[in-house]
Amino acid sequence: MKDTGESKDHQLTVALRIRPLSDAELEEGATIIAHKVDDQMVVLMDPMEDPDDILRAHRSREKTYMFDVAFDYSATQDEVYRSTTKGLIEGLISGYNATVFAYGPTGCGKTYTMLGTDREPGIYVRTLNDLFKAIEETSDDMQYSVSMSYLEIYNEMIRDLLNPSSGFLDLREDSKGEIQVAGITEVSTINAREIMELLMKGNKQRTQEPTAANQTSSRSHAVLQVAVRQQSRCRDILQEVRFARLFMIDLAGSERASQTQNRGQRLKEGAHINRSLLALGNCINALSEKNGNKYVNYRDSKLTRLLKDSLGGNSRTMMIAHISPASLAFEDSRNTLTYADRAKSIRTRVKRNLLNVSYHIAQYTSIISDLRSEIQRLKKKIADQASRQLNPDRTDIRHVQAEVQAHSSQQSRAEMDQLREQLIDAFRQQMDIRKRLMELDNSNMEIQIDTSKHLLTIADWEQERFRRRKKWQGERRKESFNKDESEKDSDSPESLPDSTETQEVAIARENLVTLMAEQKKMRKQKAGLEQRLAELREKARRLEELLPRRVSSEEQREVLCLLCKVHELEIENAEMQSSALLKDNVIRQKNVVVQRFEQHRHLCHEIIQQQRQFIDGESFAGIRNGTEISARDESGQTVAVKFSRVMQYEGSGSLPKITLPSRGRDPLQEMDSDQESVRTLGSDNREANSFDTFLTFPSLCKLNIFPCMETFNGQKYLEFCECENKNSKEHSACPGDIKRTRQQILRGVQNITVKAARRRSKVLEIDALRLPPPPSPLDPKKYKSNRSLTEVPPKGLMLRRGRQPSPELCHATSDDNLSSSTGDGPAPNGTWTRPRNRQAVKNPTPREQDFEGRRRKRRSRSFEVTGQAVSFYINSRCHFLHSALPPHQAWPPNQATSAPPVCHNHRNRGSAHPQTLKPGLSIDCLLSTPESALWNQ
Ligand SMILES: Nc1ncnc2c1ncn2[C@@H]1O[C@H](COP(=O)(O)OP(=O)(O)OP(=O)(O)O)[C@@H](O)[C@H]1O
Repeated sequence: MKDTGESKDHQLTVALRIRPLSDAELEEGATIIAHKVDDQMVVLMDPMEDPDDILRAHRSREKTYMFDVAFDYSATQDEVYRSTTKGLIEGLISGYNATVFAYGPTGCGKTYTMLGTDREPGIYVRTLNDLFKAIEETSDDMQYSVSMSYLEIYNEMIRDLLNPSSGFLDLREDSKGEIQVAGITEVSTINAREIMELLMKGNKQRTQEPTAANQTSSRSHAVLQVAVRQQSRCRDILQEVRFARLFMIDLAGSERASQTQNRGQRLKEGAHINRSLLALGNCINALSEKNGNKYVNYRDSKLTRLLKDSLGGNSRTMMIAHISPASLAFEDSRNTLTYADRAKSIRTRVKRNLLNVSYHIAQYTSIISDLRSEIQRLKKKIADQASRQLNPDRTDIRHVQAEVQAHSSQQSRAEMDQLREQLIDAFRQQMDIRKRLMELDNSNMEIQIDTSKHLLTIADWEQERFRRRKKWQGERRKESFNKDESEKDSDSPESLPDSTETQEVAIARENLVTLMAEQKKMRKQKAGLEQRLAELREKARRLEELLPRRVSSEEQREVLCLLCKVHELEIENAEMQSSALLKDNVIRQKNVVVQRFEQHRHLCHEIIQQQRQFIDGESFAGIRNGTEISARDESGQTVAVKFSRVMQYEGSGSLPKITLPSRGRDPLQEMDSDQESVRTLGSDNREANSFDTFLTFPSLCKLNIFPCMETFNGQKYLEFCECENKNSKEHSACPGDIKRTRQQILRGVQNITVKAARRRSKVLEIDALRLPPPPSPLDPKKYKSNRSLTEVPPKGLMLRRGRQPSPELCHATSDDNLSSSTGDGPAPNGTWTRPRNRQAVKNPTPREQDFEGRRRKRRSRSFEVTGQAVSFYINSRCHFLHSALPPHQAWPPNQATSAPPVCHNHRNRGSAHPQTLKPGLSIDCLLSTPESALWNQ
């Protein structure tokens, strides 16, 4: 359904009617001062004017006024009607709204003009008569429905004059923005006499009281509303529907309290009347402004709300101003003429109310059935005429019977049609409201999404501010810790970090306020629509109950069922659309969440990148990503530790957390579940002579060896120490204090050396008992039984750790022997030599001298510790140490202990021999501190 009416400007037409002098005025000796000069001009003379008074010669208040039409006492009701209202009827039928209102002081003839008397009916009746005549003339082609309502506005309350018992009614704005009176009685009749009777009856209900100015003064504004709806009888797929409203208003008298001598209730009425007329006057003033920009406040009174369209909207409007010719009413007449004159410049924009209705399937069925019955009727008529010609006597009776039958069926059908129309109308309105509700819901959801976006922006900002403040507080705390008391006192506290909101946050806050207001407004609208929907549902339900009782034929019943079915389907469709919209909105909301996560992910990525850059760059000289560490555990097993993590040193003495998750796993989790990462290749790869264990960082922690950072001469070093705290998580989280770490390192090294000495003593003891010949590498059995200390000892051997050391061992673990203990190791050929104790060996043999020389040489190039000590092979270029190094690339035990330290550079992963450690990256740089401390001891 769409509106196809074109709009054009229309100027408010103003007529002036001067009534005859009343008997009362004559009695009071009033003279006539208002004269009609011609059909448009009126002159109002100044009653105070005296031609002999020279002093007042130039102060005359006499004035002429021009109107569209002017009437005096001689004008008949018919003349007034023809010149003012008759022209509006044609427009009304074409679909233009129209308004006629009578304005003027009390007792000047407004009711006389509008309602008239039985003998001299006024505009109401004449208009309706002509309207019905026009309808009748075109009823062959057009189908009309006319409804009428009559109300009064008394003391700012609306009363139904056709049904006064219904109480006070409310004004409401419908979906098209038109003002409607909720619950008003609408009478559908096209009989002028009936209407006149109704009006007379209604007028008797109108509040009338005698005043000093008028014995039958109307104390209220009476509004007669006629709604005309028409459509072509020839039903088509596309149907043109015209509708128009005609308002005929008899206003209450504009009066001055002094003139009417009102008291009490009358005075109160007068105040209300004046209030609404004042509001009307204000609207007229605003609308008549030349630039037309002035705000028009229609909401000041019910009258102006009702006349909103008539004054400034879509209506052809006629104002009939009334004055008394009496000299006594000069002031009132002058005011009325001034208002009327001003109203002339009001322009309205009239628009034809046309609707193109495209029918849906249920209505097609109805059209077809109508056409079929029309064809049947015409066929029958032809057949009747033919038979009448053959048998004139009998046909007359049949003809009369048929006529009666046709008439009655036509009548019932018309009634049915009307009810059906009402039902369709109710359905259509319901759907309109549903759609609007859907739109409201959708807009509401959009507002919610926007609101959550703005809230997130604000929350981000709050978080950032909180973070900054925390950081600031931390720095302050650190500073105050470092400073002594005197400095503290002298220093003035630094100001808080800038917490001024960004423009984005300010905009977000502003937007939030707007969105809240919008939401509130929507809620209000929604409540109104829901109420209207409930009313319409009730109306439709009543019609649905009523219609089946009126239905006479099966065909009509079927059409009715189809109609209801179509409506149900339409509702289902609307619901589906609504749920689709809902889902759409949910997806949009989730998209916002995904975006947030995406942003978070990017942020994490950036942090990781920064940390990587920091580590790969100049952050510390010693250890880098992919560093390999070879160590022997307390059982004497050599372990190669590789760092697939990089630890960032922030200089605060605390070891940083490992932030880069490997293969999506949390580093701490990895620490816990590092059973996989600790692979003792000794058991799996014995054939390949590899007894090294490759450990990840967590595995190293499990061995109670922890990396600590230390700075010497501006260089950062990584140190490894044994830690008393066996909880690797705790250790990695807070080993911070450098001094403590350093002590731990020293203690760890002492332990290492002591344990190494013990172990060595044990081995020497065993060696002394049975000095086996050097095993041939070709003899695997012998070779296996003479493994170096780096090989995995049998389980039973591990138990020895708990034994008390032998006297020899005690001697071996004495401080004097600490240094020598670190020098012992297997010969390059993989065999273990007899222990060399500097004190015990007085005259070394050449072989022993050779061994001692090698031992010292080796000690200067590498660091080797048994037990829990660690031997490091570091290549700062290594990026990643694979935990499952192939056996042929693993360090053979003999090489690990005798050859210079090597590192597994993964750039050379394919090479058969590991790279020799470059001098600049020697292990000394990492262990120089504990080792030198050891040597100093
Ligand atoms: N043009 C006229 N010709 C003859 N009599 C008239 C004319 N105009 C008004 N009268 C008479 O004047 C009297 C007052 O008229 P009316 O009641 O119509 O005034 P009103 O403006 O409606 O007053 P109120 O505002 O108090 O209702 C009535 O008796 C009416 O018959």
